[in-house]
Amino acid sequence: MSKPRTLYEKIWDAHVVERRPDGTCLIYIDRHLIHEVTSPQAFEGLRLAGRKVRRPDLTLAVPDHNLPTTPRRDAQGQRIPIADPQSAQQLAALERNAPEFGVRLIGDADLEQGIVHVVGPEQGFTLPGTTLVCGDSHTSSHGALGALAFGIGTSEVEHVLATQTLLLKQSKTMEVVVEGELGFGVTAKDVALAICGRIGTAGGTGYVMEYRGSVFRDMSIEGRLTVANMSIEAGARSGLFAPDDKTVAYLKGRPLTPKGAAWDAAVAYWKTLHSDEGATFDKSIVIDAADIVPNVTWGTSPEDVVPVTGVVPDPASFADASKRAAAQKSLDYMGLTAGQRMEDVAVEHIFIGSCTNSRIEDLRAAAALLKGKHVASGIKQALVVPGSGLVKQQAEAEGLDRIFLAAGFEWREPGCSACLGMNPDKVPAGERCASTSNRNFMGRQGPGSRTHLVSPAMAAAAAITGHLTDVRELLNEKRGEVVA
Ligand SMILES: CC(C)[C@H](C(=O)O)[C@@H](O)C(=O)O
Ligand code: SF4
Repeated sequence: MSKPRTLYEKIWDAHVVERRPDGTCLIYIDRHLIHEVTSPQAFEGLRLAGRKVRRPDLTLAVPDHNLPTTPRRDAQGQRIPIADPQSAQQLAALERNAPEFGVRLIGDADLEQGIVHVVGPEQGFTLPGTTLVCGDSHTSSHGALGALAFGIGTSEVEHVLATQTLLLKQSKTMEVVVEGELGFGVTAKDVALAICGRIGTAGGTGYVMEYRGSVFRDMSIEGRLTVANMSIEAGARSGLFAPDDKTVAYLKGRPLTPKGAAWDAAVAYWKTLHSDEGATFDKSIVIDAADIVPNVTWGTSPEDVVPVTGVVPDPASFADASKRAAAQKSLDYMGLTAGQRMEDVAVEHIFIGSCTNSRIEDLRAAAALLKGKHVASGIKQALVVPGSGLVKQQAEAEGLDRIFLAAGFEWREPGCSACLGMNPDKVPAGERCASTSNRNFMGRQGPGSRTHLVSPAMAAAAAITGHLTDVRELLNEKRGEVVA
């Protein structure tokens, strides 16, 4: 009998091209996603070296970060110019490089366009057991489908374009086990935030995580995408879910999945992709589902998590001196005081979107609360930005756009939007946003912006009340309305 292996070890072993004496391995890369921010220099490097893209058929280009989320074409179908010169340049570079190197480009006005991490799974480009890379830290998202997926830097993007391989050191393995059942009003995002809060942003450094236990088995693929997305916020290289029947059902019939006999063979292979009985992990984190509640962040790191029913922590309560200093700095930046109730924190902006939470289930969860309601008077801007044109189309077919618009939200074109200040969607300095994205760093949503990370339902709840709100109260009210 061969040694029991974890899922990570199985995928790793299947992709080793060469093992070097110092332990580094040359790894074959099955899939490469590229966007406009981290690819221009990589293509330029190829051009200067007179090299080609080795496997253009395994490479897919989609612009997402720099695009405005307002309409991109006028009534005549002409492009509406992008005001920011750098954004316009990066988009133009992608539009020039992709055809020149024979790479398929999903254009800025195509129905399939969206955030690269929403598009990959949706198109069936992301497949279980593959190695998938992108010049983007949230590439970990694709682990939801059982792909070993991670972000790479621009020089590595060039290396993968040229060779379809990467030199890597094997990571350590960590299992994150959540057993039990999630409570009323608790979502995948709350689980992801709970993990960040529990292990901290450095807790996963050097590890690839595997999400195990009943909560993750019961979780939808969309929920798994949210959790895998935030693996990187817990410091991990990547996060994996073993593919199961849900994964197969999710992928079946998608445009880029294998078809016919190749599909059957693929599914048979995917069934072998799980950690073996008796496989050991270098580290194990166990969380009881019953301990997870609707969460919010109070600070400027994704590990700064408290229950929405909690209070802003006192910096003095941190044992570590550097954490104490960081907490005080965060509170100053965030304009909060120790002991303040999170539910008393008023917000002026709501952002529902990003590769963490912009899929159809996310929009449904928010719309369910917003139906028949209106954003509070103190809300200056509320944005819903679907993760892709296909998500947008599906939402419109379900009438969700009308619910959002009637509630006072803006219904936008797909892209990264207010997740980060690389496009016109920004939160002004000193103003506060309840955001479904994954990073609350200083200046993340624009210089001086203040971000509170929440689930889509919690963002909707904050929109209705104008302050951070325990979504369970509104859900209970809704239950009452249904009964009455
Ligand atoms: C711009 C890009 C390189 C960056 C990343 O790597 O993640 C962005 O997507 C982010 O979320 O901060
Ligand atoms: S949505 Fe945000 S986190 Fe995701 S790729 Fe875009 S900028 Fe990065």
